[in-house]
Amino acid sequence: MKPVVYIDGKEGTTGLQIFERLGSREDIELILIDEDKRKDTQERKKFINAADIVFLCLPDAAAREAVALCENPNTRFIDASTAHRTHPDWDYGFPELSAAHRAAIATSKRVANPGCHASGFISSVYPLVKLGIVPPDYPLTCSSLTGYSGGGKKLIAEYEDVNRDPRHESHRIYGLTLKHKHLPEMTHVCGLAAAPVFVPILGDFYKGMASTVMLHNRLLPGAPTAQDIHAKLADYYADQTMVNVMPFGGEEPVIYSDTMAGRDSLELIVCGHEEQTIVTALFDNLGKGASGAAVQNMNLMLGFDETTGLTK
Ligand SMILES: NC(=O)C1=CN([C@@H]2O[C@H](COP(=O)(O)OP(=O)(O)OC[C@H]3O[C@@H](n4cnc5c(N)ncnc54)[C@H](OP(=O)(O)O)[C@@H]3O)[C@@H](O)[C@H]2O)C=CC1
Ligand SMILES: CC(=O)N[C@@H](CCC(=O)OP(=O)(O)O)C(=O)O
Repeated sequence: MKPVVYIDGKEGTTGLQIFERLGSREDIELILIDEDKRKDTQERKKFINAADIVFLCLPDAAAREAVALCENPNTRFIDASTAHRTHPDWDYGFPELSAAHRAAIATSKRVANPGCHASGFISSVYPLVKLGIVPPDYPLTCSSLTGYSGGGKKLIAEYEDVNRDPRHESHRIYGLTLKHKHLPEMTHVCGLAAAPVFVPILGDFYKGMASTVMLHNRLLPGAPTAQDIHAKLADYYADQTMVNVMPFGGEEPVIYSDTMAGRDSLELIVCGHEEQTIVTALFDNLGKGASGAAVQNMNLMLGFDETTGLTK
């Protein structure tokens, strides 16, 4: 029997991208709710309880509600929302972080899919902390450029409106309260003593993300050079397929934030010299930042090849 899969929130940005990746697969049975009942709680409850895997592509409150509707002990969730990312009963869905993360996801009934900006930050910082290169109390800073699809249907409509504010042509800094909703998972997953100073920046392009972490090498134990840090990260991710460390300094003297649009893998680019290092995670906010990562987690949970249906 094929595993039964349901996407709750299929008409949203993340849901549609998951559907795109699963629609033609013959190794699963995708069950589809009637369009006019997609927000009907009783109907959603039936679908949730009939599925082996449920993707939640919903606002946080609706994601919590969906989990509460589940009475089937065999139903397994992959939640794309922020609702459960630091919840102790949920496993964080970033398999490349460690063998323990991958093993936990494979058998988990509750997987929290990482936030997009958080994926960029954590892909750099988790291994650096684990390897002892960055102490947990180091004062980290990060800027993160994103395409507007990261804000879902509402932000897409705002950016694609013919009568939009003409200032949307320029990049805009947001998260000015310094309380961005991804900070708890960045801090928790990396085991940091304090949240990083985090500056998200929204650009006038549909999808793509470049999250840059900045380091003063002399403040790190043993004062490693940027090349040393590159070598450690390259070694850490050497066996991974969907996270790749690029040659030192990257392939060009500049980094375009939409380079990975349409792909499900993530590239890390390390630049710098003796004094300073930057590590940039380059990926698609809808790929490794959301739907691609969610499908990778599903593959792992069902025992399929992790990259089935994904674009490297
Ligand atoms: N966009 C991105 O890059 C990323 C998004 N996420 C997260 O994924 C989740 C979904 O985001 P995104 O796809 O961008 O958001 P969208 O707004 O594009 O989609 C959300 C979908 O959920 C539907 N919905 C809302 N309430 C309910 C309900 N009670 N029952 C059923 N369906 C409901 C909406 O319906 P309607 O169409 O009528 O509005 C919409 O189709 C969010 O939690 C978001 O934070 C995570 C990582 C990245
Ligand atoms: C451009 C934009 O607004 N992006 C969203 C993050 C999108 C994302 O990762 O969503 P969740 O954490 O909700 O899953 C933001 O910065 O709040």
